[in-house]
Order: sequence, then structure tokens, then C-alpha cells
Amino acid sequence: MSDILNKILAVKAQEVAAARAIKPLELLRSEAEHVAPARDFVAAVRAKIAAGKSAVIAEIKKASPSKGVLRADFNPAAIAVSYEAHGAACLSVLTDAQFFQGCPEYLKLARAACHLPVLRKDFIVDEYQIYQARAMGADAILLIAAALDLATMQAFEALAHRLGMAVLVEVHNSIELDAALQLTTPLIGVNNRNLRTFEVSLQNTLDLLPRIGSDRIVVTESGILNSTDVALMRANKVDCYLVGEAFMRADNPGEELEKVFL
Ligand SMILES: O=C(O)c1ccccc1NCC(=O)[C@H](O)[C@H](O)COP(=O)(O)O
Repeated sequence: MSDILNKILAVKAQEVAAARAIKPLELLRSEAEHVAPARDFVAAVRAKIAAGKSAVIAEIKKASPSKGVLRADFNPAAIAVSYEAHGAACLSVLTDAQFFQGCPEYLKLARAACHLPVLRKDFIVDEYQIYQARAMGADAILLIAAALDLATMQAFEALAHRLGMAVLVEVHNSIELDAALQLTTPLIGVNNRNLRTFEVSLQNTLDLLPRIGSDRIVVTESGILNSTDVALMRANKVDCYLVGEAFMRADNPGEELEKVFL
């Protein structure tokens, strides 16, 4: 239990237990089933790609375990507006408090300020968090293959789809990819950051790419910082990106997105 991923997962289990004690699953489920319908996350990604553009899932994260505070002057609604105005396909909003200084309210504020579909970026270990995601308005969830076995990922994917949400499944190596490819989601995220060591290498996406069929959309995640990184990915026919830090450090996150990707 010493690496950061295991620390985060242990905290998540505690958070779920505490949340359940306050709001039982039945009540949360009812909330999740009565919010406005989800926006189509996969369609938004596909639309950008079909138009010959990069599909950028633009992240809203105040801080990270590897880099500390990324953006002190943090206004999720203003960032969402800026991302939408400058061509983002979708948003990703960190809702974890302890490690990323996020919260569900940031997701609600960001989503209400724009028309983009929103991914709840968190560490899902329990179905309770999937109902939470929909209840707070999320249009997609992240499933991390390093944190979940295949049967659990399949059950969580089915639940997300039943609630109308898309799934981005995240892998870091070929063993995790084997499991991810058994899900039905088209969105296969390859994380360039090792969640246990923080080491970042874009080569990770390039190494796993040949194993992912053209029926899937490869989402290269983490460590995309500038147009050189984007050129490398484009040269390898990667069209979809999940980017946080590079935008969060910029004065205007949306303008940075446009500068790096257009
Ligand atoms: O960002 C981190 O330091 C981190 C540490 C441990 C687990 C997950 C972490 N990040 C989550 C992400 O996947 C990234 O926020 C996302 O891919 C964007 O990455 P970046 O563009 O490098 O901010």
C-alpha cells in the first residue's frame, strides 16, 4: 500500500463507506435516475475526428499529486467556457478532493457553463461512485484498469451505460490493455503517466497503439505539453487527447488549447 495509486484507492474506499452512511444507495440511485439526460460524450469525440480535427478532452484540475497546485486562480465555469470557445470536444473534471483539490461542485459548475459532455475524473472502486457521477451530472466515467479486475470493469461499464454515460477505460500496459479490449466502449485511454511512479513517457501510447483496432478510439492521456508532442501523436494517427497540466498552467486555458492543437 505504499504507491500513490494504492493510497488513492484506499482513500476512495473510505470515502464511499462514509458517503453511503449519509446517503444510502437507494436514495442516490433515485437521484441519478432523475437528473437531466447525459450528453453524448462519444459522439462529441467522433464529431471532431470526422471533421479532421483533434478531439481534445480538456481537463479542469486545480492540483495533482505529481505537480502540486497547477492553477491557484481556479474558476471551473470560466475555464469550461474558454475550452468550449476554443474547440474542446469534451471536458474532464477532477472531483477528488484529497489528492487533486477537486470536488463534485466543480463538475456541476463547469457543465452548467457550457454545452460540452463532461467526464467525471476520479478513481472508481465502487458502483456507488457511478451513481454519484450521474447524479452530479457527469456524462462519462473513467475506469482505471490498474485498479479494477475485468469482471468488475464489465459490471461497472454496464451500469454506466444503463445510466446513459460513456466509459473511458484507461490502461498503462499490455496486460491492462488485454482486459480493456474486452469492454465494449470505443474509448481506450493510454496513460503516458505511470500512476505508481509518476514517470511520463509518450512512448507508452506508441507502444500500445498497434494492438488497438480501428474500431476503437485511442485517447492519449497525460504529458501532452506542446505542439511537438501533438505532432508526434498525429504522425502516428492518434486523434484524441486528454490534457490537463499544459492548459491549467496557461493564462487562458482555451487559447492554449487552440495554440497547441490548431
Ligand atoms: O496527474 C497526476 O499527477 C496523477 C497522479 C496519480 C494518478 C493520476 C494522476 N493524474 C490523472 C490523469 O490521468 C491526468 O490528470 C490526465 O491524464 C491529464 O494529464 P496531464 O495533461 O499530464 O495533466
